[in-house]
Amino acid sequence: MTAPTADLLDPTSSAYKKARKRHIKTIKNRRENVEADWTPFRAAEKKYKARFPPPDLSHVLDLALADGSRAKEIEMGWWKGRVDAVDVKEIPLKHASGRPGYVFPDLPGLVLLPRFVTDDTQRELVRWALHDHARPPNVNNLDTHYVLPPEGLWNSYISSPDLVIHPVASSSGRSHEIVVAEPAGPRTLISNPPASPASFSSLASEPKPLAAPSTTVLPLSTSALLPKLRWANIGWFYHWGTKQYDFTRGKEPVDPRVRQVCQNAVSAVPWEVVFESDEAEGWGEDEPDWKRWDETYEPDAGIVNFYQTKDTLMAHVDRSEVCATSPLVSISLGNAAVFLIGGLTRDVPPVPILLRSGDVVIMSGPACRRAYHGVPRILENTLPSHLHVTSSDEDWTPYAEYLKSARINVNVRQVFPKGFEPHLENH
Ligand SMILES: O=C(O)CCC(=O)C(=O)O
Ligand SMILES: [Fe+2]
Repeated sequence: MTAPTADLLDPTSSAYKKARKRHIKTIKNRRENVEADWTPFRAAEKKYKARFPPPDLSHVLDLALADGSRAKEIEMGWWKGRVDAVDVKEIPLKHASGRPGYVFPDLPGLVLLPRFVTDDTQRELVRWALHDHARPPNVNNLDTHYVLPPEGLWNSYISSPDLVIHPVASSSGRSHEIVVAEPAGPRTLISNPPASPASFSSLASEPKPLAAPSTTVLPLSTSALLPKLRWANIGWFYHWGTKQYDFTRGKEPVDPRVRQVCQNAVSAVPWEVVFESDEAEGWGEDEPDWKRWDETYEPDAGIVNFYQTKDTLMAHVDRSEVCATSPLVSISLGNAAVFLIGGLTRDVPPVPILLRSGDVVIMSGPACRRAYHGVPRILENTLPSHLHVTSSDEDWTPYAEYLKSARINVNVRQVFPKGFEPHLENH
């Protein structure tokens, strides 16, 4: 359990003293000058990951501070950035909420929609993620290693928190078919060739062997396993070994509730304003495709990320989608996080953005869709009150309990142009 932030900020507390001791020990063991080898992205990750001293968020953009209705939420958990930390431009949205969106002159195609998702829809999406989505036929990170119940880990946990779930490796002979190991823990940095219409068929026919189950994981109760749920696939199946989609497995439908939020977000943005000063480089041969997103945007893949407060997501580029410019819509739920987004290499210093529950980030266009980004920090104790336990809705209680130490990110992409179906020989 992490010590509460308030304690860590108090030099007389035992939590502070313990963290300081641990910090001094880490520093002592560090090779001299190691920091000189860090790319600007790595340096920023280290800064925001640090448990001691707790990171200073005065350079982190926090647009909730521009919204009076979020004052209570901001006071929660001590963490707060600054409304003017980064150069942003406010843009009007085409929808009725009255809230603005924001664009970043230094990163065309990045759009931030603070509190775009209503409190009710946030709760609905949390229920969807845990109750409806993280179960077969969708794949999650634990499937390779554990024999999960058919009703999904969440539903099994609700009915039987003490039920023991067994590892795959000890319970079947599946392992002889298996060649490539999938990381059991956090996502790793495998560099993959970017997908494109030209490389699509060769990447699609590359073998996608099943991952090997861990031989060291132990049987665990559903309640002990739940915090280890890290991701669940949406739509086309993503193959972690090759970092490519496995189109031979077909695709699951994108849930209508998720699709609707994404469609609403994309159609609320005045794209001509977002890309007005863009040099139109990297859009391909035809006219920039943002001009037709109203008709052509159709999400067909993605991932739900489940983070515990200690989890991070390393710098990466999402480049497996054939559509390399189409909007990627990223919805934040639960505790807040520091999100870093830089440029085409890790040498571009990233912009730090504080994402709170209900915020939507859109990454679109050739520069932003291929930009390095990551999540070095989940900010503990930042759960807004509309996600707390409430006596008026008892069904919500287990979700609220789960969220106390979690953040959920629904990350939705478009792999193919609308209506395109890949025709594969081995399909
Ligand atoms: O959690 C987030 O905000 C970002 C997740 C992400 O970048 C991804 O799933 O590729
Ligand atoms: Fe990503």
